[in-house]
Amino acid sequence: MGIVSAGGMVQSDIRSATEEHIAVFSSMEDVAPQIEALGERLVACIRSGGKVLFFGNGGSAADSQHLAAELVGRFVRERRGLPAIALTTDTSILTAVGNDYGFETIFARQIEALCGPQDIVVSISTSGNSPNVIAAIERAKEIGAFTAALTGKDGGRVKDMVDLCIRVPSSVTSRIQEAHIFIGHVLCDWVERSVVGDGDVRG
Ligand SMILES: O=C(CO)[C@@H](O)[C@H](O)[C@H](O)[C@H](O)COP(=O)(O)O
Ligand SMILES: [Zn+2]
Repeated sequence: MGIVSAGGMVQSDIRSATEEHIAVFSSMEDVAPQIEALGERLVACIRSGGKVLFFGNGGSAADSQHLAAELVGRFVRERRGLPAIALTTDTSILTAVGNDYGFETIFARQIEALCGPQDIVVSISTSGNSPNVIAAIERAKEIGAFTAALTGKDGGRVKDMVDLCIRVPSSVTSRIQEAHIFIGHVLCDWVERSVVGDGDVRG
């Protein structure tokens, strides 16, 4: 029996969470071709004047904001700001659109307003089944934007909707999210490296 912490978790629980995490990360090479494909797409999009739109719910909303900030601000290299936006941050838009048209529309409406055919949308959903995420992908497809998804579990409905799906091979939401932010960081590194090369690393 391990030491009981304030939250009631025992050391064996921490060990099994760690083992789960390592197992997921050990299988990450299986999705390397898709990560590479999305990296190349993002670079081509930004080079040709497009932008990246991220969205998702809960932890994936946090990931969206985190990744947009890496591109607009800095990942590790000094360079110009890169065009990215998270559709999860403007509480006036989220509450007005959610209140007036329904929660399912909170991302789709912003896609309609902000996304063009030259852009890439990156949807983040562990289940791949969140209705507001699905509605936004549908809208982005109508507009003609390139659609990508970070998912987990069985990939959900979004798996067969998007142009490029990166499915983390786990059924545990938290483990999937840990892999999503890792993939996001790899992509930011990829894009930044392509924009400025290897020099002038600050972070
Ligand atoms: O972070 C977590 C759980 O780790 C939660 O906030 C989680 O993101 C929320 O339950 C989301 O609504 C789940 O949505 P999705 O990943 O299935 O699209
Ligand atoms: Zn979480």
